Amino acid sequence: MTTRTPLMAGNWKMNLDWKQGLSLVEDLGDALKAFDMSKVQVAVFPPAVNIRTVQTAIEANRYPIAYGAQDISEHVEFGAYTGEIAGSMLTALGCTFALVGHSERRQYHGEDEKVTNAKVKAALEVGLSPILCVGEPLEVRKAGEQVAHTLAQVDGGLEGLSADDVKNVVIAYEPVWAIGTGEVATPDDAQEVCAAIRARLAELYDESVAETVRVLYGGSVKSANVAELMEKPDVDGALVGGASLKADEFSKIAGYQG
Ligand SMILES: O=C[C@H](O)COP(=O)(O)O
Repeated sequence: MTTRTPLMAGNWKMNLDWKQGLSLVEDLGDALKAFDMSKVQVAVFPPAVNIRTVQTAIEANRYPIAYGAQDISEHVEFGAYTGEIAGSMLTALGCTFALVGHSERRQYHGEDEKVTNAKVKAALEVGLSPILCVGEPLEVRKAGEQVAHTLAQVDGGLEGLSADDVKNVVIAYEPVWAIGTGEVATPDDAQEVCAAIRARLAELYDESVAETVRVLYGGSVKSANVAELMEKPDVDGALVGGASLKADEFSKIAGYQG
């Protein structure tokens, strides 16, 4: 368990049209009423076209739910970048966060450290907290290289940032082999890499940065396994995919109190 405010983040990925998204956020807001939400931050990450609807529902009902985008353009200024969404468009919608470098972006869109670094900077420039996603594929895990692989992604994603900037970054450790597979990392696996990330932050910056930055675990998190993961000292929350699409299940994860 941690003294940092846990963050339970629900990444809807490319699921739910705006009407379905509206139902989910309303159901989630209602389900969260059963829990004490004063010690945890909950956030949802709808597809970009649903953000306005989610914003309206959250504001109208005063749900204790933050929200963000699943991606952000590396370009800060408006311009001829077809299909891109600028960070300032997201802050205009009340977003708090933007995911950066999710493994699905890395895999299907070829995002490398240069791109993730530019996106992290673009988010910070407009006051969004980037959630930098890192983690190893199965072959790297089998070779026992998960820490080195993940730290290289951390180094690349944070390159050129000041200590003050990094305090506004969240890092999500998501071993690729555990995403959407039902194969959750053991709490010790999660702790090993999350602790290594924190140690790297202390090396790159200082102890106060390392103690401030939240490090999440993601990969087949459910209400049945969140408690044992959250018991680990360097796990500050969860980035949840499939289980965030069910209000009842995600509310139990989000409302988890240790
Ligand atoms: O962004 C969330 C992660 O990719 C985890 O997805 P999952 O909970 O469906 O395994």
